[in-house]
Amino acid sequence: MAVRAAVAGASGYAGGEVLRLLLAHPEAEIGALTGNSNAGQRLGALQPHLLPLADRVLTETTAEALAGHDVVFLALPHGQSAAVAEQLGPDVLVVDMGADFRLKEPADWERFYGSEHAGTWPYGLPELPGARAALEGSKRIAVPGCYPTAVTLALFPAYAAGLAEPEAVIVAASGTSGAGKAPKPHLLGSEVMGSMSPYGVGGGHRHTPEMIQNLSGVAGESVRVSFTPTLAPMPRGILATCSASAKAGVTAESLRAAYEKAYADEPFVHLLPEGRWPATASVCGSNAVQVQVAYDEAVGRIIAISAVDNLTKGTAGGAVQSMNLALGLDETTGLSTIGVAP
Ligand SMILES: NC(=O)C1=CN([C@@H]2O[C@H](COP(=O)(O)OP(=O)(O)OC[C@H]3O[C@@H](n4cnc5c(N)ncnc54)[C@H](OP(=O)(O)O)[C@@H]3O)[C@@H](O)[C@H]2O)C=CC1
Ligand SMILES: CC(=O)N[C@@H](CCC(=O)OP(=O)(O)O)C(=O)O
Repeated sequence: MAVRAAVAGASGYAGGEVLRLLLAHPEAEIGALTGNSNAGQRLGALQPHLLPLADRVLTETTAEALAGHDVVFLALPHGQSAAVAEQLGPDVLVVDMGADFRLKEPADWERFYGSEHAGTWPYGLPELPGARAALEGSKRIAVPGCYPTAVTLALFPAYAAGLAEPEAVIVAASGTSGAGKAPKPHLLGSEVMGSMSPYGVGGGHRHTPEMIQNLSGVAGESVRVSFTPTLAPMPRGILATCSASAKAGVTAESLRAAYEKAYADEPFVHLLPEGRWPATASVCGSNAVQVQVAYDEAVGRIIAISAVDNLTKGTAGGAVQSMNLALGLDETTGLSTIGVAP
């Protein structure tokens, strides 16, 4: 089965990562590659690590350029996907790596993104209860944000098992590629190297409603989320440290059992052996997620930690995993759980 795939936003980080994964995917054939300010450039000048595609030239992102493919990946800035997607036919699989179709509540979208809500598509986090059924055969997929991927996988087993009180406190560190390739002063090497800094503090980060949506969906009650992202001096990776008060009667054993049950059959989520802790280097370049959980008895809190590569499982790997499900392929096709370390 040859799957002809186009990538819009091929000059960016997310577009580059999905191309890296598609090059290793046995069923994928790479079709149109489009950009915006870089249209007309050779991919080799923009993504030199993608050697087999070095001589391909980016075209403008138009419906004509993206026509005639089985799958179109949209790796565009927020708010740009909807206009492109509506010009693509109902039979083409559209995988949006931006935020446009992730949220269910229009009011959440308007508050955090400041424009009109475009709609809601099946959510590309297969591990979330009920998600696989919605993805199978779907022609539209909304790939989660990178922080919501890490946080949801760290915490949802505790909420699904009814073990956590509905208020989660999260501090997550991200590598700088999470901010995209467009130049920004706070991403200058001299600002980032040798330093860590918080941003979006006090409930302002746009991933907060996505985390609330995911955790409330499995908890069966409204979960409040306090989320503080931090920028870490590394190109890739997210380490999410999440905590919530434990409900009465929770023990270290019942907590561990809930996570073992949630992840027993998951091909990409690795619940680490007790006493070992997630590290971003272990999942670099891989679609694997490391998770660990502990019960801090002194304060009655659940501490759940996850590590993902923001560009792989956090974006492009999650996109390919969801594409596989939508097309009826084995979910793991073309995706590696082998990291690059040190
Ligand atoms: N980086 C990450 O870790 C993650 C990113 N994402 C999402 O993926 C999407 C892309 O992010 P990322 O790759 O990091 O960003 P980049 O800034 O690295 O890339 C953006 C891409 O979009 C193109 N582009 C810019 N403006 C327009 C426009 N007006 N119309 C069409 N194309 C445009 C750019 O083309 P050109 O270079 O030619 O101007 C480039 O190819 C975003 O929605 C982001 O939220 C999701 C999860 C994680
Ligand atoms: C380090 C950094 O800046 N990270 C980005 C998250 C990028 C991402 O995954 O999310 P979207 O797909 O929603 O853009 C941020 O905090 O805005």
